[in-house]
Amino acid sequence: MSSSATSPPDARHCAAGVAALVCLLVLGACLLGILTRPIGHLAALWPANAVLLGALVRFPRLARPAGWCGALCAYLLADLLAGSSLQQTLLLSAGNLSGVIVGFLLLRRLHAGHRSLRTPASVPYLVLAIVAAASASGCFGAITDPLLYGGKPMGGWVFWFMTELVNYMLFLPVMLTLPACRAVRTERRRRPLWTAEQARKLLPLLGLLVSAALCLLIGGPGVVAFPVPALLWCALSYRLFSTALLTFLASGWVLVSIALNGLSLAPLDVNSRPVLLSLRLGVSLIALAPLTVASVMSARNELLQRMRYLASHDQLSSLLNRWAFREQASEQLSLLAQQQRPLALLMLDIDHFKRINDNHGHAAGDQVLKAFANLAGSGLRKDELLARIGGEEFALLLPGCDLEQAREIAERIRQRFGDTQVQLDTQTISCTLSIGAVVAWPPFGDLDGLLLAADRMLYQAKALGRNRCEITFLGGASEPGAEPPGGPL
Ligand SMILES: Nc1nc2c(ncn2[C@@H]2O[C@H](COP(=O)(O)OP(=O)(O)OP(=O)(O)O)[C@@H](O)[C@H]2O)c(=O)[nH]1
Repeated sequence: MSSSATSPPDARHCAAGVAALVCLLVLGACLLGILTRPIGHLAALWPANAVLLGALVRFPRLARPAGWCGALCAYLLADLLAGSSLQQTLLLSAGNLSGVIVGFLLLRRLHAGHRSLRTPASVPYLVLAIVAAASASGCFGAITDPLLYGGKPMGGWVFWFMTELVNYMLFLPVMLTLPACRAVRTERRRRPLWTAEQARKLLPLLGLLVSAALCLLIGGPGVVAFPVPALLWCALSYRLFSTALLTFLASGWVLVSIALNGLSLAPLDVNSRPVLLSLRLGVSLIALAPLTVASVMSARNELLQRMRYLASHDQLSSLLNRWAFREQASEQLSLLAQQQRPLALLMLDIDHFKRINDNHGHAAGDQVLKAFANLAGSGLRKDELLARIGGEEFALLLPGCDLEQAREIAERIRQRFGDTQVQLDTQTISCTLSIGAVVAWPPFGDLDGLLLAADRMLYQAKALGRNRCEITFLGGASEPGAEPPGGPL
């Protein structure tokens, strides 16, 4: 056999890993379904198909032949373990897989935004894919029901279709909105300590628990809609995945409670198949309301975030713009004044920038601006603010920085920029930088006063020949060992 005909050992291990992972996932979901007390001949909840479909769509690396084989093995094993005959096992497994295949082929064609339910049109697309997947399983139900249980083809189709529809609608949104591991880790690091805001965020969840209590207390057919207001509140308050999960938990709880007679739905007879199917369908269709709201909220929040970024950042350098710098610097000023800490404000201006534009073209000038932004922005602390506040003029706010530190930082930036060769199309160029800086201790006065003082120092640096740094000191209380307020240092 030629070497190209054999898979490398790593690829074989990887395929075996994928098969084992999918097999375990589907087997676990099948066993869970089998545990939800069979009603008639099918379980109250059958998560396996939706979990498999969600996993294959959400993690496309699982959707390879090894993954599909793993899934098939799991279906066969689960049915055999549940005591089904070989004929039953083969038919049920084919019915399960057919829906997953159809759903996968359709969902894979959707735009990633629709697929992860982050656009207003996501839910209708999802419903169409689910209807198609459930219809495919229904076709197997039309064959299986008469063969195995003596039913009619139409009855089999309806039962399988409805059951699959409900299961996909409940489980699939959770799988499709599952956050990536990296996002979860980042969130965990950023999470602040317990705050009043976080306590307020628990209110929609509390509302959901109250609605569950009302379901138990009041009962009757209306219970299927009791959790809806609280779920809509969750959709307006929480992230998409949290809403999908809570919707799934609330709807799943109602369905399982109905199946186990834990919720009184009198005068409805929940042992009647049509009533049960209608209830299941009702619960899952109602679940679409919070999902739709959550999808729209997710699209809206993403748009707001993008607009906020565009409104506060300079497009060329990706640094803060003048407006955002003023806002954030003013906040920093108040904070530093409370903490009685100093600050340094630097105005940085590229020398003879007009000449760069004139000699090398506007695009070359843009390259120089970007190179400067990268250089000055690298290694900034979280509370330090760098902004492009004019054509070739930048501002840098350094909280907690005294005179010596400010001088050292300014000199370092000036020298590093002077040493930088900016790569243009056919040549490299170098430029110099002038810096005017002010170091201040509280009370600072307003930001404009500081900007004016730094601007004066910049003007002085330009007047004294450019490529230099001029610093002054401002402030009420004097810094230990610092020069008195006033002129340039
Ligand atoms: N390439 C480019 N040029 C810009 C941009 N914004 C402003 N400019 C140019 O920057 C130049 C600034 O020139 P001046 O204010 O005369 O300053 P200068 O030539 O650096 O002279 P000194 O500051 O006195 O050293 C002008 O020619 C503007 O057209 C930009 O986004 N890209």
